[in-house]
Amino acid sequence: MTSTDQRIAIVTGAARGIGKGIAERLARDGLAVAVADLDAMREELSAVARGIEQSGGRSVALTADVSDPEQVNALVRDTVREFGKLDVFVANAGIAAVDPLLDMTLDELDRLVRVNLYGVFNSYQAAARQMIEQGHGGKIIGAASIAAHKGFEMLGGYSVTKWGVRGLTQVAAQEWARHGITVNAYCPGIVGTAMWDLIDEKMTAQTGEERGAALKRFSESIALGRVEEPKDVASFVSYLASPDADYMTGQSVLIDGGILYS
Ligand SMILES: NC(=O)C1=CN([C@@H]2O[C@H](COP(=O)(O)OP(=O)(O)OC[C@H]3O[C@@H](n4cnc5c(N)ncnc54)[C@H](O)[C@@H]3O)[C@@H](O)[C@H]2O)C=CC1
Ligand SMILES: CC(=O)C(C)=O
Repeated sequence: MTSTDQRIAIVTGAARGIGKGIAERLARDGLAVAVADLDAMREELSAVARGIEQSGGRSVALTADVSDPEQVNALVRDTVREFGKLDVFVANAGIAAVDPLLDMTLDELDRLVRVNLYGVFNSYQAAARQMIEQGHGGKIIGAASIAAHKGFEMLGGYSVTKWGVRGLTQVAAQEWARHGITVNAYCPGIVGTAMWDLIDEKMTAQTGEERGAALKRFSESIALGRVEEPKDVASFVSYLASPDADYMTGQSVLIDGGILYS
């Protein structure tokens, strides 16, 4: 493959967890990958890029806060400067919060919306503008969740944002189809990352259960009988980013080991 044939991806929230898994998988699939995360995660992020390079891939680490459109535009600009174009954008960055609705403040809701919903909007828009300018289509992929299909107690604010990602994904798919761009989202279930460490800590603090009890309770609803791993999500994103998914757009697909059925 010449470097002009090589497809180029951006993955946000790639310093750890699901985003790291996706970046590493896309690199193994042969894509050059710009990995992005908050400046506070610079060290972990650089280690991900270094790991990809040491395995024979091409990667660059770029910091960006996805809630700021200027930083997301700069992320796309810097990726194109480094690798020449953009083919795949995975808007993976996200945060969680655990609050019963009666205790939730507008500040907390605002924080979630800024990262999980505006962050995906900023990413979709910056990616689409670049892909439309290039004129050869592309694949835009967003992080939703089982919480985009069903509300879970104490995850109300989070669920609002993920439900929003589903709506955005349907509209973007319709508006950008004529440019050859597909837009889909992945909806993981219970993935064993730092995000679930936080959810378990906050939920058990609310319920008075022992640490680990919330994760155990949620995990018991998984038909396949084990907590999801980042690589389970990454395999599906690999498909969404590939030409095999050319005829699929506007979908927010459950990849949860059998928790919800639609
Ligand atoms: N862990 C789970 O069970 C599930 C996770 N998801 C979604 O998958 C995505 C990844 O989740 P995890 O890897 O589990 O979380 P994580 O907390 O392990 O990693 C998230 C990454 O996003 C980064 N990030 C946070 N805010 C950011 C911002 N404003 N700008 C740029 N980067 C930012 C963090 O620094 C971190 O590296 C999220 O969108 C999450 O909502 C969806 C369903 C289940
Ligand atoms: C983190 C997440 O999306 C759930 C529902 O656990």
